[in-house]
Amino acid sequence: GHHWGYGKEDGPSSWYKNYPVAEGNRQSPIDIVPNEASHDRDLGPIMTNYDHCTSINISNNGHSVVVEFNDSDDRSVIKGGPLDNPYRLKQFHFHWGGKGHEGSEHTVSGEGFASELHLVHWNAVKYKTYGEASTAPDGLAVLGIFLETGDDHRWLHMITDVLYMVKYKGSITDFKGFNPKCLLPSSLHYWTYLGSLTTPPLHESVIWIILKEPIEVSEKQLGMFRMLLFTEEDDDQKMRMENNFRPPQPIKGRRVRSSN
Ligand SMILES: CCN[C@H]1CN(CCOC)S(=O)(=O)c2sc(S(N)(=O)=O)cc21
Ligand SMILES: [Zn+2]
Repeated sequence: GHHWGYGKEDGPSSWYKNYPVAEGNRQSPIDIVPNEASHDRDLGPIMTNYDHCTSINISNNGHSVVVEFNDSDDRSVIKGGPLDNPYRLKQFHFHWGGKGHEGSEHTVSGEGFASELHLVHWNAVKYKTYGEASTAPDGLAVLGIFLETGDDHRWLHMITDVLYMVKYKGSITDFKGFNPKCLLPSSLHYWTYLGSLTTPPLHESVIWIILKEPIEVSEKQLGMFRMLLFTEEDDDQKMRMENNFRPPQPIKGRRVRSSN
């Protein structure tokens, strides 16, 4: 595919050249304005059952750090809320900023957070493969969780402690038995809207579910993400992986609904 990144030349403002859908009608992320969100009484709670989830590995794909799951059956799904079917957990990854400034993709009333966790799920009821789902209008459901700096997150250590193993683009290591339930905040109240992938290929295939309550992580833990590199081991340029976030995109008349 085409090379893209988060730099001056290859960053979000240039993605439209190779991915014209970047200027589409349901692009993500967006700025969420809570008092403009419509409260939908028939929008039920979301349910996640990650108990039998099976993480497989953790890797650096040159854009983020990704934990992949075995999605060969319905052992780890998200359902309810705006979803007509259960959606299978495929991977989760993060977006974050540079030292001391914002790094989330979605913003709330113009405010960003230090980081944003994306748990990516796909509609295996309607679509045979992940690839097929990733291009369908109701193919993916991404659960977004804001990370704000504060106390140490006791479970995020399981991830930050192994990041040194995936410092370089293209590195991958075993990462079994991690249950992402430990990364969820106490409240599952959410906003939801129809959007897209926030990276190329920017497919308009995502039902976004953004939790209102952030989780707290320490500055030290966030700093561990920033020791990752965008570049490969044999690359003499050591480009620190940070600010790997797309800024908010035009809402284009879309409705954001609120659980309550
Ligand atoms: C670096 C590439 N990122 C993407 C890779 N995939 C798309 C292609 O797959 C067939 S994906 O579906 O895993 C997702 S979800 C996602 S976000 N930030 O919107 O949650 C980005 C991507
Ligand atoms: Zn993401």
